[in-house]
Amino acid sequence: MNANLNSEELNKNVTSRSHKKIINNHSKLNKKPVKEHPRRNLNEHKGNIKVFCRVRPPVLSECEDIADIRFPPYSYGKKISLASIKRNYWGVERESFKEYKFDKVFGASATQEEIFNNVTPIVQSVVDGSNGCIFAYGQTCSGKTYTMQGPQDPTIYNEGMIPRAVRQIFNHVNELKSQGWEYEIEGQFIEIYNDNIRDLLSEDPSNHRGLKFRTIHDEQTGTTIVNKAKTVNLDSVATLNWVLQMAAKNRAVASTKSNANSSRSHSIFMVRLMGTNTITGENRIGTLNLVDLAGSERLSKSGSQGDQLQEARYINSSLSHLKTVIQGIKEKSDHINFRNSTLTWLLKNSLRGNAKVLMFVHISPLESARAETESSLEFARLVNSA
Ligand SMILES: Nc1ncnc2c1ncn2[C@@H]1O[C@H](COP(=O)(O)OP(=O)(O)OP(=O)(O)O)[C@@H](O)[C@H]1O
Repeated sequence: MNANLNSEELNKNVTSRSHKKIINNHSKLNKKPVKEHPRRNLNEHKGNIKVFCRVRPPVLSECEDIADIRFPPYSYGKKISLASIKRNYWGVERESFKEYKFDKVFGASATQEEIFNNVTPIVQSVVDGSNGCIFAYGQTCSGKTYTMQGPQDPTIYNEGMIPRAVRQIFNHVNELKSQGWEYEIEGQFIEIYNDNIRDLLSEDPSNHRGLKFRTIHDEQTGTTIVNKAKTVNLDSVATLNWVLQMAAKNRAVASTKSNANSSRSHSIFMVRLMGTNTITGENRIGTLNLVDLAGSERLSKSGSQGDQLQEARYINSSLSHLKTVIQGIKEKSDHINFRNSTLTWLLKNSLRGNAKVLMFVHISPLESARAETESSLEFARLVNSA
């Protein structure tokens, strides 16, 4: 990973034409004072990090063991309670509850549309010139990919947050045309596997050997680019569909005990928007990062060995760095070490300052997943309460 570069250095390092274009746009912008969007200042001192919890319904195969589908007994509004049976000193069993409070809790019946309706303000603010980051966190098989991308063969009803977010951006950008706004929208889709970046849009990922992907930050505009990773001009729904299919094909998966299609990498879809108002000359630059984190499996449960043990260690360490960084941001700490992991370094500009951050903690409905559920809720509680 390299340090921050100025625009001239950026140009030297940038290879693709669209990357050059974005950097040149930034250089032009740097000469003109960027007009702060009023919403930026308004939100500066409000809590910009929110945590939502989503409980997934049982899938068909899990319904065979109905006794296992016990959790969650109580989830409502902003609270979720984990019930457990405890034996007191005299051996008498009593039910006790552990309660967790988040900004919102979605039960198993929540639809994809309902979930998306709660993230539209972040998407909107990116079009208005802020950075935003939405994370899907949880143990393997808890529904992270379902939330972000939808099921394997999605319909218009159950498609995930990524296609919905990009379509909202398209619609909003279209509406703004009448006010003189012209936008360029581009995307990169990468994954972080064992702390290394891979390009999910590459036609031939086996060619990655020897390619050194680097994260390049432009501090003045708050933009981050992954050098050498393919950049797509997001100009139509057809391009978006191609991006999603390509990324799904390339994403590293390995089977674990918990989930035969478990993702062992963090995937990040970065959507960058550059808007110019042809009437007022105003500029807006914003990035939306949609992050599907790798499963937060405990090493003992996942039955990991060899390479998979190594993967699990990288996953746990990057998640732990993410938690530390978010805590630092919430506590307004003077020194936050974003460089400790590739994940936090890449997302630096979309986590701090007036960027809006939302974490969805995902919960399985299975009693047998209770320990993982508790550990996910504890992680989310720490992120929420920092
Ligand atoms: N809200 C939901 N409604 C219906 N089915 C769901 C929902 N959430 C998840 N599922 C289903 O549960 C299964 C596991 O979900 P998913 O693959 O999204 O988990 P994951 O957390 O991304 O797992 P991993 O980290 O191992 O990749 C899938 O079959 C998915 O279709």
